Amino acid sequence: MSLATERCIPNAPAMPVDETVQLASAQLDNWMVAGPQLEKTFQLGNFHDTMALVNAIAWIAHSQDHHPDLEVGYNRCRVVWSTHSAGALTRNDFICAARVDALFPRTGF
Ligand SMILES: C[C@H](O)[C@H](O)[C@H]1CNC2=NC(N)=NC(=O)C2=N1
Repeated sequence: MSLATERCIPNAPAMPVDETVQLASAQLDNWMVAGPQLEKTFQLGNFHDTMALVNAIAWIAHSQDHHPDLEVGYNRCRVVWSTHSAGALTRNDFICAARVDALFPRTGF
């Protein structure tokens, strides 16, 4: 089952660091594990596209009751997932990152 079809669960346990690095490289597109954070910066074409992405991420966050930190500029958005209650990365962070990746269909070229 792909990560993006999983749902976040309350009180997910902290993942071992080596497992987080492995899961990011195996199942996510260019997300970086940095300590207790999973982050990626999206470059967009213009402000409208940036805000559309921000709203799509807000929809995911609301549906999963799991919320990222966002840094928003004119044509970029830095997304940081971390599970505050665990003080670490949990599977919930990876599920939400995969759901964000799924907003961008892969064209294969
Ligand atoms: C009760 C509710 O599930 C918690 O407050 C959630 C909400 N969103 C959250 N988001 C993130 N990123 N980490 C959390 O620990 C967290 N806790």
